[in-house]
Amino acid sequence: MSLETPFADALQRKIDLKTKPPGSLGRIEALAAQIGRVQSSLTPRMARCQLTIFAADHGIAEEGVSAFPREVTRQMVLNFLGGGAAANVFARSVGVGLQVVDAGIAGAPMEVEGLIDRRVGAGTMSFLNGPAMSAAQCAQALGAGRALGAEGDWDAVAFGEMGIGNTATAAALGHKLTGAGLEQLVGRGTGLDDAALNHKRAVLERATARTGELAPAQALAEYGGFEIAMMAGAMQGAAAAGRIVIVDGFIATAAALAATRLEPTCRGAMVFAHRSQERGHAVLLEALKARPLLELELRLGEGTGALLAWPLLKAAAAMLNEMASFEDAGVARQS
Ligand SMILES: O=C(O)c1ccc[n+]([C@@H]2O[C@H](COP(=O)([O-])O)[C@@H](O)[C@H]2O)c1
Ligand SMILES: Cc1cc2nc[nH]c2cc1C
Repeated sequence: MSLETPFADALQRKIDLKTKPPGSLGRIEALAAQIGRVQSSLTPRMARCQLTIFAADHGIAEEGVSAFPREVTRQMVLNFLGGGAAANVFARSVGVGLQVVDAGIAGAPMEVEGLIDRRVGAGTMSFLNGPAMSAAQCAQALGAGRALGAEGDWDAVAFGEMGIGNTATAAALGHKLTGAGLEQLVGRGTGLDDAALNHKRAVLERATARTGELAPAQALAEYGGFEIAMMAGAMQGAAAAGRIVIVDGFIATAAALAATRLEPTCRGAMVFAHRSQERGHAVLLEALKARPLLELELRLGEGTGALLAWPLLKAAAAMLNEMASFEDAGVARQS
């Protein structure tokens, strides 16, 4: 007897009746089944996708944990708005729209056309000696994200981020959420050398030692970032609205983990686009029992990996919708 629900069974039957040896489209078959389940449809639509990039700054960046200066967050936001970043180029090449959200960039509000203002503050506090944000700020970021995630009429939404220092944040958050050791989670981010990597690890050892075990919402407030919390909320909002959520790299996966720990049902909508080169991504993926689709040695963020996975989602839905069955095509089945 099948342990699947009747609907999941019907989806699987439809996939198995296509003109191919059963299982021969490998993970594209599982992807098609997931898309069908998320949309509760045997003929799901996978035509419209939008990327949202959440940008914010991190107090912990003051501790010398990134290879780049903090101003780069703001400068890259201007680059996104000007259309010149990798995310813009990939988005155009795969037919995906892109929007940029200020979740909490350091300094004064940017007041540039096209930037969506959901600022929770001018960057988080350093979490070395105290919490990154208050519980109220964390709830504000999650709530703003949930609303953004539920907007529009998308079949899938991709989420990316920009925030100098946020690999340190994601590592600390991942450590508190999974209990995995920092040595497995701390990586080179934008390109730290060995000495700087050791310093980053030492900073994070000190920062994470000041608290014990934390509930997910506490961990997010103590060690999170505004873009990470907002992205977690957006993942929850999009999942609740029946959309596929395409998760990008290390930082986006930390947000997905926080979202899932806070609201386990959102896990079913998530597609993990790629395994980043950042040390620690594999650990977070494992904690989510997630197998990413691609392995391209990316470590950029911005949603670049999520964009590259979008054509695979379209192909999976097209397989379900357009491929002939054995009966349609008059092809003999397995003897
Ligand atoms: O997505 C990833 O896996 C990823 C891995 C390493 C770095 N990044 C990007 O680089 C920035 C964070 O790096 P860092 O060294 O400043 O912590 C941030 O803007 C991320 O988008 C992103
Ligand atoms: C130039 C640059 C671009 C980025 N995009 C995402 N993170 C980034 C970090 C840097 C440093």
